[in-house]
Amino acid sequence: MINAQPQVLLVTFASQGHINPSLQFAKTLINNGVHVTFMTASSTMHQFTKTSGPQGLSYAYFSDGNQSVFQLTGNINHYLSETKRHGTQSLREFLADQGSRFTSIVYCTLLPWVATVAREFNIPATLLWFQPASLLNIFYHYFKGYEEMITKNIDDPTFSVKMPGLPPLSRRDLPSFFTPPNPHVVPLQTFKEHVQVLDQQTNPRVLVNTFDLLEPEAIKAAENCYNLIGVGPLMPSAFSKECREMEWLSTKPERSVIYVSFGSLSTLEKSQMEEVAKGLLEAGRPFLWVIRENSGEENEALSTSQNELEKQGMIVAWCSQVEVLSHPSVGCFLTHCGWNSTFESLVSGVPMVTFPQWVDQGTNSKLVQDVWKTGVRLRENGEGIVEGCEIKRCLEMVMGGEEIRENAMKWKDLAKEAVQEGGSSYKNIEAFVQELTNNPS
Ligand SMILES: O=c1ccn([C@@H]2O[C@H](COP(=O)(O)OP(=O)(O)O[C@H]3O[C@H](CO)[C@@H](O)[C@H](O)[C@H]3O)[C@@H](O)[C@H]2O)c(=O)[nH]1
Repeated sequence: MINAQPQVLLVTFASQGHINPSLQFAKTLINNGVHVTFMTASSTMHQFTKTSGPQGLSYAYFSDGNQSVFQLTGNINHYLSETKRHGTQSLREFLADQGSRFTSIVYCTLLPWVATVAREFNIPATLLWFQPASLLNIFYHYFKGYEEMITKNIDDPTFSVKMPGLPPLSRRDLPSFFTPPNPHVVPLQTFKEHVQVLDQQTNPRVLVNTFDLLEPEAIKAAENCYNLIGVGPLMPSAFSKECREMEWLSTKPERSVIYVSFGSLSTLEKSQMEEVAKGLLEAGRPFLWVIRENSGEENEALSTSQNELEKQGMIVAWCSQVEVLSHPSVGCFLTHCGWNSTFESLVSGVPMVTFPQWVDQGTNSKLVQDVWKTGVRLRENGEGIVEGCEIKRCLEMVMGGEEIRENAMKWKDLAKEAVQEGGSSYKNIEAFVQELTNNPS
């Protein structure tokens, strides 16, 4: 008997750090014979419909009330609640019309309400989690007993908490919303809802952008509550494209360049930008620095050192990061430690200097420095600024660190193995698809 082709609705949050890995996951499902309908917020969706996707992929959108996450002026709380309000309504309408064809819904981080709507239509829903497995453990334990203890002790500078499957975590290693006042407060409520929605499932299964050997303790420790399935690394393979920065990188010696980027959302204060510039100039090495053109403030911050910076390095508004990281001239990544950037760096074997800003980035930094040992974390001064001399110190430590480099190469090889035929993530995805094929709607 020939089974009908499984149809998956993949619903993702409309930011770069979520769209990239979910498109990659879509590609993997399609390669396994699944048809994927890729759904994200209407304000972003027009960027996809201009080009036709590969066979097996179609697009849909939910309304986010015409806001754009890329033009946020700080109030992400409002963005998330409006997205939930409009999105719930428009997903209901979409499923009332087309829901019967879907075997399964895969919904991503920050969209727990999708699972609630899926339940109304009796469609099985699986979470695809875009932060390390460790973070899901932290949120689980926070909402299941640790909240009071953490809140009570968080202001004690010597405070550290030990949760199952995780190294001891100090204040700065915990998710940023546990440590108010933090200027970047994504509602903790959204993560609470994730845990609540998973509570409604028996033996909930979560697909995670990690791989088994990268976080064995965290995956094992979650066994009592969640079945965490490593399906990563989910990232585009480097593609060949002639562009200015790649040509520039090719003129530099092997492992000589510092790559600097703070992801697709966060921006640094003017004074902090100046310190980064100072640190790079003092380090005296070539650098490629991504400064997004979304506020104009950044350029102003750099105007005094612009000429000097351009003599030593290159500043771009955006680049193909995966391709840059796999270039042999790149020796180190000064990163905000968003999970995609962290994972892309690990997969490329590039050591890191970490400069976490919000959400999961402090914990990711902790894992990079103390568990995977592929980088060092910058320290702030008493006023919360990371000074140029600290940046220089850490860059030198990482650029010259033999042990860090060896560790980075080890993780690069293990990540490659995970997605190759027979590797852990390869097999986990195959098993997931097999289940869809056996249970078509
Ligand atoms: O010039 C650039 C800069 C970035 N990127 C890509 O943009 C993505 C950025 O993602 P990430 O590193 O995860 O950072 P954010 O955009 O800040 O991601 C948000 O979402 C992540 C996943 O949930 C969280 O881990 C982060 O903390 C959160 O800020 C990566 O794939 C990069 O390769 C480029 O392609 N070119």
